Amino acid sequence: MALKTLSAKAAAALDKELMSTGAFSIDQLMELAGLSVSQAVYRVHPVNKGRRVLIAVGPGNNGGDGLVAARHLRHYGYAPTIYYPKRPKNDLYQRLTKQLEALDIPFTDDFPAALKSTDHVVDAIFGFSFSGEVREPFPAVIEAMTETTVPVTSVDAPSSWNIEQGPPKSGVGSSFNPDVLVSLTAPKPLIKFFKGRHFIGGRFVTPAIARKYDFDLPEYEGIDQVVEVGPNGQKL
Ligand SMILES: NC(=O)C1=CN([C@@H]2O[C@H](COP(=O)(O)OP(=O)(O)OC[C@H]3O[C@@H](n4cnc5c(N)ncnc54)[C@H](O)[C@@H]3O)[C@@H](O)[C@H]2O)[C@@H](O)CC1
Ligand SMILES: [K+]
Repeated sequence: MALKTLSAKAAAALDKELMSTGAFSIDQLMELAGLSVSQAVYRVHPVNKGRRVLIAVGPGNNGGDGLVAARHLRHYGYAPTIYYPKRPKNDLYQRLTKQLEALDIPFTDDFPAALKSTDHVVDAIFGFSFSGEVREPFPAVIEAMTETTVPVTSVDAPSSWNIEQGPPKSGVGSSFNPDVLVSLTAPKPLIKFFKGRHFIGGRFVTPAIARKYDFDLPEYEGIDQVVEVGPNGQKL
């Protein structure tokens, strides 16, 4: 049985609700989302398979998840490098960036060059608020992630894919198929087009909220922050 999906609009409403009636702060949600991503990376690419992880960070909260994941991965023994070309002035992102600098995590301006010497990539460029065609400077980054043989883990959505319609019909992103996807809270409709290993993360949703938004809570085991499901969200 496939897990129910959450449209972009519903995902944004749920996010808002967690922070209003749910009484969560964005920092808390992002910390748990990024922790989930770090655990998925650890599952598919344990540190003994190669320590180098290149993290592509976008301008919104999807990027924030990537910054949090980088910090956790560093503490697990990985050697992350961050590509973060569009940095909003927002205090939260500045603090997350400072936390990485305090761990001596390097930042790079040249994504294609950094891709040549990494063992794994995390795509934290765009999530459920992405729409339209990919704007600069990200087209070259999406192209590089499309062409590389290095495994790519996408956070919440393969960046450049429409949340409902999946990959664009042509141009940038049309052939992008990441190896791993970590859907946060619930899969989005785009998973119909996804073929790799699929995890659900974001272990902060209450049963009442899941009922309201009409999706099933994944069955997390023990202390895990992710559950692996089928590519289209079916239970394994
Ligand atoms: N409740 C949840 O599910 C949670 C979600 N979080 C994350 O937050 C994400 C959503 O974050 P946001 O709403 O900040 O948005 P996103 O991070 O999805 O992207 C928005 C940013 O991308 C830019 N953008 C949009 N379309 C573009 C285009 N065509 N070309 C270039 N730039 C473009 C926007 O200007 C904006 O800066 C989720 O996907 C998830 O990763 C977590 O951080 C916290 C909890
Ligand atoms: K992404």
